[in-house]
Amino acid sequence: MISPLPILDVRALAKSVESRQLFADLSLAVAGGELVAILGESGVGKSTLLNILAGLDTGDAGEVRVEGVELDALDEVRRTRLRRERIGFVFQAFHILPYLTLRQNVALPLALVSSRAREIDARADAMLAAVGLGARGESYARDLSGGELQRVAIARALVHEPALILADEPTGNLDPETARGVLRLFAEAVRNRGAAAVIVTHSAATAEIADRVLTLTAKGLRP
Ligand SMILES: Nc1ncnc2c1ncn2[C@@H]1O[C@H](COP(=O)(O)OP(=O)(O)OP(=O)(O)O)[C@@H](O)[C@H]1O
Repeated sequence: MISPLPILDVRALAKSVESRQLFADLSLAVAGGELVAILGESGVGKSTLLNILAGLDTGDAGEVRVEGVELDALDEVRRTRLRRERIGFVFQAFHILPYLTLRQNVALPLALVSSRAREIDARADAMLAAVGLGARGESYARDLSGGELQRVAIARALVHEPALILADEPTGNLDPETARGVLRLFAEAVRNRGAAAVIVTHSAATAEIADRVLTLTAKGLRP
């Protein structure tokens, strides 16, 4: 089910870092029900692009709309709220908070908008189970491997059923079998719930489940 209105709409986006232009005039529309994989050489600007799509960084020109709302037109409070409620982000460096249990980490997006503790914990536990970490809710980040941390980050990014999923190499630390399980979760969110997803990846398995595969080069996004 692909809806006609894009959840993510990027127009004429430009970005330079330290006087090097990463991209200029980059456009991308991703509809609900669509999963887009972005490939590209190291250093080409994929993570920078994802950060701009999430409103964590800003472009030099152009606009990014999420569900019709232009990120640059929002003040920081509203942009943060939109990010928390409508976007699920899997960072390359996970950003699992060390002083919270894994359950509390996964529950965070829900806890920020609801006070129903029991319901929140149950959903966090279900999400941990979905990434194969159902028994680890009471553990802390220091007790986990890189691949396990990556799965906690994925659980946290999906728990609040975001409209837009942005993921930076979400299967980079996973064995092929675990990677397939994780990719199924992204695919389910997109196909069953109508979310839109942009996944930066080097993995052929991720590209295989994508509706579109685009490559970022200095000239922009190309099929
Ligand atoms: N805050 C910053 N200040 C200066 N340079 C930066 C900054 N952020 C990113 N860069 C540079 O911008 C370029 C793009 O970085 P980015 O992390 O977006 O690339 P990438 O395509 O995601 O790379 P990789 O596949 O290795 O993760 C790199 O050359 C990086 O060094």
